[in-house]
Amino acid sequence: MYNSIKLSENVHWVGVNDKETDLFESLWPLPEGISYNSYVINDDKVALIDTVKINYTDTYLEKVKDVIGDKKVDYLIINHMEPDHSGSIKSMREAFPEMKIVGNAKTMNFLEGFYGITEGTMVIEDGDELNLGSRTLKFYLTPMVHWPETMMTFDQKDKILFAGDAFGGFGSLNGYLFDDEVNIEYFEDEIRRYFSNIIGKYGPVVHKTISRLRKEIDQIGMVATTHGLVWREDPAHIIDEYDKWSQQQTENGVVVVYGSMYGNTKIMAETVARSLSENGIEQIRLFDVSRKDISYIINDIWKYNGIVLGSCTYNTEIFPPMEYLLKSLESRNLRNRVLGIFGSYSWSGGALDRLKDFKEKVNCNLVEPVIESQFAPSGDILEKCYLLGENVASKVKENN
Ligand SMILES: Cc1cc2nc3c(=O)[nH]c(=O)nc-3n(C[C@H](O)[C@H](O)[C@H](O)COP(=O)(O)O)c2cc1C
Repeated sequence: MYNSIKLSENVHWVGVNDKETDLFESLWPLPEGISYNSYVINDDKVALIDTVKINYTDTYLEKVKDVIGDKKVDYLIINHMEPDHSGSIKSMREAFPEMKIVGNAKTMNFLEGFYGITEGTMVIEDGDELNLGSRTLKFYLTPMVHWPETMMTFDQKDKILFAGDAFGGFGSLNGYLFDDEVNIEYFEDEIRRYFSNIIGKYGPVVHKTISRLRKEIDQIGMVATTHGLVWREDPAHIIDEYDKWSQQQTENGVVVVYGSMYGNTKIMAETVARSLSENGIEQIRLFDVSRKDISYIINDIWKYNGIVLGSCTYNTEIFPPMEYLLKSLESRNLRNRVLGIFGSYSWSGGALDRLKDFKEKVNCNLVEPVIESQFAPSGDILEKCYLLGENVASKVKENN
């Protein structure tokens, strides 16, 4: 007996929970695990939506069989080819040799490249439909949310949007599946951490896709993603949240991040943070860039409208962990933030130049003073740090 969960009379969740993988994409920590969601539509014809990571194929196949009994799978619909969802395709093909693998032209390229499969496929185009008996599925091609082949499948009978990675989040499913079974606030951070790190770079495409879905689909009754909760009580909530994040709409608050080896730059950052607090900022996040995983820093940067970055110089350049953060923010096209910067050095300098270069690459509003400290920060330098906190606070409060 394997626990599949019903979304409706004939639609079942047959996903799996992964509490073993430490780093998603070998990059992002998974302290709460992650789920790989797949769904079976058990109509006259049987359709699977996506599969699961290869490590879980056996459990997955048993779950599918448990739902469909002696029936065969007629269609495997591939919304996304990333291996955490496509990893079991080959095994499913072996178990159900007649099964048609359904995807768009780009999907087929990935299917051949990753798994050598070229036969038994069905290529669909944007807007195409597939009848399963009592229901018809409609396909929406959504390229670059967040891979070239990504698409979504809408069940027009039960009004379920199978959205691929869109609207997903980190965190495994601990007995619950639906948004109405949990306290959503608990999940928000892990969902935004997933969005900002995995999907955030493609924000404009996500926004365009959501606008299109809102225009073309009268009623989305449920959002069924490939990671995390299924949204049946309030599907609009996750769509609104994703839309907000995709446009980098933020709340009042400031994320202060410093890179420091011996504490001098840290004192500057703490002075800025104290000033922010004394000047009425209630949401302050202060991070040591060497010690806090970058995915959490990016998550908070996606939440708040202020950001202050300070770094020491290391071998004539900016401190390496800070460089990783700057590159990550540049590649996500960070914009619309109030920005403060400061650097420290002892002989050649280097950190502040890179922070100035960062300012040129992102569309943010630089707040004075820009501060550079040599050796240990003097009283004069710390006064400037306090002033920076004051000025950032007033701009942040102006913003919303
Ligand atoms: C390994 C190492 C390399 C450094 N490289 C440079 C450098 O190339 N140019 C420079 O001006 N200062 C350099 N510094 C000095 C630091 O940037 C400077 O002392 C800074 O104030 C240290 O800040 P912290 O106490 O926050 O770590 C280096 C320091 C260390 C320990």
